[in-house]
Amino acid sequence: MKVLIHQTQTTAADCVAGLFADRLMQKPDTVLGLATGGTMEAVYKRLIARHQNAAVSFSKAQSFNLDEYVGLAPDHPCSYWHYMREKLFNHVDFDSDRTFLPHGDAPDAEAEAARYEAAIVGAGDIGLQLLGLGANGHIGFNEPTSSLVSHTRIKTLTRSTREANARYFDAFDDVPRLAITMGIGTIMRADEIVLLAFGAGKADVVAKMIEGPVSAACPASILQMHRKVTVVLDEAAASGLALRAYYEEVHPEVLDPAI
Ligand SMILES: N[C@@H]1[C@@H](O)[C@H](O)[C@@H](COP(=O)(O)O)O[C@@H]1O
Repeated sequence: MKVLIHQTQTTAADCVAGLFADRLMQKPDTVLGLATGGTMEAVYKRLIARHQNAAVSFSKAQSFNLDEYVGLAPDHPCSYWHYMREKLFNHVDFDSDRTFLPHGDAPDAEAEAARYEAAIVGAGDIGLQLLGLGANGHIGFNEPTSSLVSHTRIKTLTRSTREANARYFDAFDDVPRLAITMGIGTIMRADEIVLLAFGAGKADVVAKMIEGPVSAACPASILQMHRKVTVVLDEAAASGLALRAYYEEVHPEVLDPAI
């Protein structure tokens, strides 16, 4: 696991956008695994800027998002479909037939989860997977105690996750109780994974993920078992790491100043 500690959220998000741009340059038809959440907004802003500078194109790529709330149709303003259109898809050159999320309003959510898993397998699995980190250690919506080899399925959201995401809804009771999420096994099949976490609120869980035991109690800790993971942090998110002297400190002056 490569751990990069940036002085600021800006340079951390730039770094992640740069990893995506590099991958798309090398392999324009990469299958991207995409994530939602507040942290990712900074990455998508920078990818849009790079696209506007003709520094990255998504025209040959395809994407699969990690998750979607059960019960929310793609046009619901709190759906992850809506988030992705607003934050990324409407602003770059993805082929709209090649950007996928689970359908939260499918009549049979279990069948939809199985269909989504099969679609990911059919695409040859994820080439580069972007991940955020839940304050309870979840990746996607794989809440603590999730099977570490799970496939795409329905998960019940914990109260703490629903509280954390309530800011996007009118009221806490509007936050769905269930989600369709790629499984941990699905995520672990990705060729390469980049996880981004910001802020002191994530410091404890970042330390558990990187330095704690591999355990379903902190689903993100399974990333210790993946052969190619880069964890990108700002100073605050890195502040709980006991071994932080061993991790790479990244200074803005070494970043590409061109973009
Ligand atoms: N399902 C998403 C996760 O994929 C994301 O990692 C998490 C963190 O969100 P934030 O970046 O807002 O802290 O939010 C949601 O729960």
